[in-house]
Amino acid sequence: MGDDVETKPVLYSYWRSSCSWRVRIALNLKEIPYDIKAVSLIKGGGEQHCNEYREVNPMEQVPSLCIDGHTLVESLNIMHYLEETRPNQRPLMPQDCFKRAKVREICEVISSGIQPLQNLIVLIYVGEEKKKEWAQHWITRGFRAVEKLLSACAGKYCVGDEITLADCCLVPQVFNARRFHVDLRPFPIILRIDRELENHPAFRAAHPSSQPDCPPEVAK
Ligand SMILES: O=C(O)/C=C\C(=O)CC(=O)CC(=O)O
Repeated sequence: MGDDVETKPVLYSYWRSSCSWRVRIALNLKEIPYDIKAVSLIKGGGEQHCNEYREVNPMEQVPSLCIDGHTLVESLNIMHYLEETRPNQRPLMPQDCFKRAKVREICEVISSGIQPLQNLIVLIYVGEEKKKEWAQHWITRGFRAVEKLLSACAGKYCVGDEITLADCCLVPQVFNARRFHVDLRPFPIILRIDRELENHPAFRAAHPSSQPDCPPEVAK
């Protein structure tokens, strides 16, 4: 193994970014030690837009992960890379092809169908006055689909009784739903799975309030 492989991975992360949080959970579950380089999405209009970071991530978003001598962007891509390169370190995808498809389905609904519609860049464009209603609308619409899908595939967790990448996506999205005061009562399965995972050590350590860049007045 070369030096690159032995270097500790670096995650460019923002404490409250749900996409960074997904990857933090996956790294923690797989017990991959990593350092965090905090990128403030709000300081000075957003450090993600500076020239230096654009070289790391041309989408000017977090997360990005430097690992195994490579730099990777896009949270789901990163999580699949971790899974493919470290399949035996706490697998986060089921063996069964159909179950794998169900995991990807839930990941996709959240990562393409919900989160991008309520991320910072879109809410700034929508404007202060409309942003809460906008976020509530799209999260509620997406959660209706997630709840329906889960009614067919959930066990203890999103797909069966093992934690998968779908759970890594769900928990941060529930946090965002609460942040925008979405009424979660119509989604009992989502709430049950979120409760199931809230005290899991890998999920707790990845929580925004446990991050080095979490403002002290918010940190637990
Ligand atoms: O207000 C802030 O602190 C800035 C950014 C975020 O929380 C993260 C997002 O834009 C949305 C998301 O993670 O889904």
